[in-house]
Amino acid sequence: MSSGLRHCTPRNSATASGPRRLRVLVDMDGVLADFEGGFLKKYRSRYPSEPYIELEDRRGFWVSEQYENLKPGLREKAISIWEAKNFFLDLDPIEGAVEAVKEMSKLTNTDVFICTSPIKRYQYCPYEKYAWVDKHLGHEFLEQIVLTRDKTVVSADLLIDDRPDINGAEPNPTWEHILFTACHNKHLLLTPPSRCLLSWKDDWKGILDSKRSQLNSTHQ
Ligand SMILES: O=c1ccn([C@@H]2O[C@H](COP(=O)(O)O)[C@@H](O)[C@H]2O)c(=O)[nH]1
Ligand SMILES: [Mg+2]
Repeated sequence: MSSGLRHCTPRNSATASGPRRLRVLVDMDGVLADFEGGFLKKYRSRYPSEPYIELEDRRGFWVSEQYENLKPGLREKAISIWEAKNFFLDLDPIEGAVEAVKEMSKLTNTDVFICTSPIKRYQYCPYEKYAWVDKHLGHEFLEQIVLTRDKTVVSADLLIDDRPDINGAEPNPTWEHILFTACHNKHLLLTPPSRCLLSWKDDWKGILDSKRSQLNSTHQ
C-alpha cells in the first residue's frame, strides 16, 4: 500500500547507482559562432568609408560602445549590422567549436545546452540562431537550445561564455562561469578561482572533469 509520500530521487543528484550528470551551458556568440569576425566583415563592406576597429584592438564586450567612442554615430551603424537579415545565420563557426560541442555532448553523464541571448529586435535573430545550430550542429541539437536574456536564472554546473560580467535576476547562479577568450576580453586579468578557456584547443575536458569530481565529492 502506498504511504502517500513520493520517494523521488532528484534527477541531478549522485545516487548509489552512479554519479550525477554534469550540465554544461555553452554560449553561442563569441564561443560557437564568430560574432566579432562576422560583424567586422559586414560592417566594412556596408560602410567602407567609415573608421573601424581591428579585432586585435577590440576592448570591452559592447561593440556598439567602442564604435561610438571611435566616432559619434557609429553605434547605430554597428547595430544595423547585427539587426540585418542573415547576420546571425552567416556567422562562421569559431575554430574547433563544432567538433568540441559534438564531442562534449557524447560524453557519458553530460548534458550540453546552447545558452544564448537574442537581440531584442527579434525579426531575424531567434530564427537564425536555431537555423545556425541546425546547419552546423545538426537537427538533434535543436532540443538543446536555451534562448534567454538572463543566463543567471538557468540552472547548470558550468557556463562557457565570452562575456566577462554575467548578471541578472539571480545573484547566485548555480553555474561556474568559464570565461571563453575572445578578442574583446583577452586583456583581462582573471583572479583565482575564476577559470578560462583560451580556445577550443584548450583543455575543456579537464575543466569538465574537475567540475565533475568537485560535484561528486561534495554530493556524496
Ligand atoms: O555591442 C554589442 C555586442 C553584442 N550584442 C548582442 O549581445 C548578445 C550577446 O549574446 P551572448 O549570448 O552573451 O553571446 C548578442 O545577441 C549580440 O548581438 C549587442 O547587443 N551589442
Ligand atoms: Mg557570447
